[in-house]
Amino acid sequence: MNTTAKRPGLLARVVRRPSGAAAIGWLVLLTAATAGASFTAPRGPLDQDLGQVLAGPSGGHLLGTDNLGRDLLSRLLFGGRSTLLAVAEALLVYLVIGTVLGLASGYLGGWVDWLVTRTADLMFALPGIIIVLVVLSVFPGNLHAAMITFGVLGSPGLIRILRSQTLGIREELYVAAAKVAGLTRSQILRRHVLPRMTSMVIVQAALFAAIVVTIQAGLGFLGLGAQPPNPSWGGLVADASQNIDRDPWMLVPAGIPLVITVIALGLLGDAIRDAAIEGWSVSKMAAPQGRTVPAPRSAEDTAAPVEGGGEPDARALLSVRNLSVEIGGIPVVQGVSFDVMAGETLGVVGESGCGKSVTALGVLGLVPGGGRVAGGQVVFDGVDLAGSPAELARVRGSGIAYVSQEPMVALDPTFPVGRQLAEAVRRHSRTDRRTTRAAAHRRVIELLTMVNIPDPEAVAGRYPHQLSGGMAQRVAIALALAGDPKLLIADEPTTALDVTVQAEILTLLRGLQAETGMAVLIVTHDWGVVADLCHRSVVMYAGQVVEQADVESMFTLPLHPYTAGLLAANPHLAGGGESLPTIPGTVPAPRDWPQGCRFAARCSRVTDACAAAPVALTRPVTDRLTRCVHSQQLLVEGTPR
Ligand SMILES: Nc1ncnc2c1ncn2[C@@H]1O[C@H](COP(=O)(O)OP(=O)(O)OP(=O)(O)O)[C@@H](O)[C@H]1O
Repeated sequence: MNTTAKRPGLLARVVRRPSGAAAIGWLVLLTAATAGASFTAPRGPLDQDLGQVLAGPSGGHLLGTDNLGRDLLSRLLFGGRSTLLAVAEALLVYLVIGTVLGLASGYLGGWVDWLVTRTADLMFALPGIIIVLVVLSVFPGNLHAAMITFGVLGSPGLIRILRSQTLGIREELYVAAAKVAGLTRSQILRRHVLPRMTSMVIVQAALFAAIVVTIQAGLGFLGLGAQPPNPSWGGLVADASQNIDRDPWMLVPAGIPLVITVIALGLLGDAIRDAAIEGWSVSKMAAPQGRTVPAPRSAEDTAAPVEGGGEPDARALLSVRNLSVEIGGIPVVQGVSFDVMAGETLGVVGESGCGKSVTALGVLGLVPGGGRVAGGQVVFDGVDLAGSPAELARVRGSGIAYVSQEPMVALDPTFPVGRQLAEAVRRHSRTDRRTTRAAAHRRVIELLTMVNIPDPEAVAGRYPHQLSGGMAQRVAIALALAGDPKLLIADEPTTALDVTVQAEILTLLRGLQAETGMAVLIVTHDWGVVADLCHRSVVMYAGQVVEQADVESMFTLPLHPYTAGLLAANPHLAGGGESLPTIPGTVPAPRDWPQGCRFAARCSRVTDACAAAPVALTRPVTDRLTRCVHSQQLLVEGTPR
């Protein structure tokens, strides 16, 4: 279901809460009154009215006077200036250090993370107030130095929070999508990571400001802040405490604004947190899944790779050779080789956990779970991308684009989709680097029209959560097309969609391929998708390629028992009334891979030879590869499925 209602902004949601409105009201009033004290204060802060010493509130002195007959309201307003300045200085330092180091530590990881977290841990161990007092003894009366020091000492709290948030956000698919779209690290951090944390940063800033107000007042109370006779809130409290026997009232104007300000900052933090939670809770995910029943189509004959690598095929658009990927030091994909020709669609098939997605992401150098490409070549358009961050950055988005199975999480929830598309358009605009806003918008509408979005103008203004699953996937595809890629990698692009939408998306992909001539590498566990879209297919099992052939041959005569088992278990191809056969057992986890054939434990043809040693890929017939010791027998038997 689409919702067109506009989500109110964070400020509107905060102000809607009584506590938020009251806190903001007080803080705005206080800031305006103290910043403009020269106009708002009835008298000068040092003006004495010796006839009105320690007087209570009156028409002449709304909040009374102190022991020298000075107007308390005026001293309060002028004294508030130093409090405001102190909060601003400490906050600025706190925010700059906390945000930059928190983001860098979480996003970059490695030695940067190590260094930042160790330094933050060390700073946490330092007694902050003692350090501030030491600074004040070195720079007597210099409140600026004290507040900057306090900002530095407070920043590890923010660093830790932002680091842990960034660690989570960097694994989000929309961040991977932004990388694929070719955005640089700083662009991703600025546009996709930081906005997600804005509310959290504001909450922390409000709470830190409350602490700064009390610390600054404490310093003033001790006579370490503004030098008498200049007013400060802490100084006013000190004066009041000295005269408490003679005029207890003085404590009220001296202390109450301080208390209200600290409470207001706390309430503001709470209101922002609640408003942010409310904002996030309106997003929803895509609809449930289903299947489509397409008809098989003929396959195109293309060159096949060879076991162990061999030379990449010069005619191929993408030549993957001997690709190995490790996650947490454990190999999850081993020795994978295949080619994708220009304009061709290659399907990568297999059960869950066989390494299809990791292979696809490995091509883009985006291995999940902190893993890495441990070996092999990924030659795209004649250039080896493996191990070359610069080349990967160059081709992502404009050479190779990526569409994931969860369109909703591939799109940044904090921006309207049109803005995300425009950003990608501007990023990839080759002819005119300074693509104007209007030109980018025209291209956005063109892209949305290409993916058959009705009313593209309206859709461009919507947030991802306002789109249905199918619409969001179309937008994700439009985003991928923004850079005119030569190869589109689509990882289960229809899995999260319902059955009619799946068919629409498949039709769209086929149409776009015919229109643009791009090659497609599609990851799927659905033979229907393979039959409907693909020219050739690679079957993966337990991190290896076990069979590779053109789709028609594979459907007619699978040359690996795993392929045969998968095809037999395919609900689309089963005869009516037959019970669907299943493959017994499950895919072994990477750490449990046996030394011999990895499918042996589930295979009906297993013999001693299967478990004896690793099984190599062989080519029993031209342009077909299989990793089975019984492949010749399967061929001779020639029993079509
Ligand atoms: N983020 C991760 N952290 C740790 N291990 C992972 C991670 N992602 C994948 N793996 C492991 O890598 C192996 C291959 O996973 P992959 O997601 O590529 O399988 P798949 O065939 O694409 O399955 P699916 O269809 O479920 O996505 C699996 O053993 C999986 O446990």
